[in-house]
Amino acid sequence: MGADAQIPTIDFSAEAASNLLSGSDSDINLRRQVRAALEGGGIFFLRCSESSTQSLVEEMMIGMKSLFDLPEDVKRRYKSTRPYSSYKGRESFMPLHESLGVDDAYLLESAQAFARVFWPEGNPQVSSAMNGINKMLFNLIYAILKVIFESYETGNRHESFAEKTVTSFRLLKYNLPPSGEAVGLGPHTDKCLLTILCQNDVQGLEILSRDGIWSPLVIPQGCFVVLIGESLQVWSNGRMRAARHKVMISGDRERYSCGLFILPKKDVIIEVPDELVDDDHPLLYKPYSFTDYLNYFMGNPKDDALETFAGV
Ligand SMILES: O=C(O)CCC(=O)C(=O)O
Ligand SMILES: [Fe+2]
Repeated sequence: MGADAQIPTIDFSAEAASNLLSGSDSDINLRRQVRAALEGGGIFFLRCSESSTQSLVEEMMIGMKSLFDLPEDVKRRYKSTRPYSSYKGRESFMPLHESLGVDDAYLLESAQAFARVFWPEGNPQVSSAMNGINKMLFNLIYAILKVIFESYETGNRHESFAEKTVTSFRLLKYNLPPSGEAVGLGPHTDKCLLTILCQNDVQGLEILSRDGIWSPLVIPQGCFVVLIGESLQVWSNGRMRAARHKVMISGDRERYSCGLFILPKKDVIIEVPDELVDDDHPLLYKPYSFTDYLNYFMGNPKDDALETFAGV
């Protein structure tokens, strides 16, 4: 295990996000910072110090505890047609990990329908915590997506691209290992375009540097973690790189985390725009359907799946 990773921190706010989404252009300095971070390690901390933002995270952590405290058979009722989203818990290959995912929970009806699976009469506390945090994360992450497109001067593509996406909100709990340190979630790169994560104050996320060293992250209070996924790695013709990460668990307190993933809609074609191919950046990836790649990956869950499937 290496030293703590040095991750750039970028200041942002819910207000800045909503200004960007209602049409203002991003500041050149913000564009540079986001792009440098994502072309560097593929990750940054997004610092949002507004108290309203932090309250939404705290409410969600309380909601997650009440959900994951439910009996196993109740949690197993939750099934989703989206890959990796049905309830998973205490699988033999990942015994500490529990997770599930829900689509478009920034819509109140989706959050309420989700809560009714576990509490048939509804659970307004959980559904409103989930809806509140989803609206906030949705604004932050789509604003960052806009900044990315603007930083490559492909800003006008942002709107048409954003329409081709859905959001999946994942809720995760890591139970305690019997002793010492153990893997909570194995090494992987996210397949999506972009991920934003938050957690309770139990650390555990680790990142693999380009020179092959795993380092634990110390996520500062009031910060979200933003990670680039493989779909934007491809779109950027390899300029941005999806960072491999994992979760290690130790100590005596359980870790809860949740995150919003921007995913291409079913059958959307991921391809490198012409303006991102030049003599210095020859085309690295063939166009492909996101659904086909996910199906391929589920049958071949290897580290080099993206290169094998889509590499030129
Ligand atoms: O729990 C975390 O902080 C990381 C979760 C994660 O990497 C994932 O769900 O893809
Ligand atoms: Fe991940």
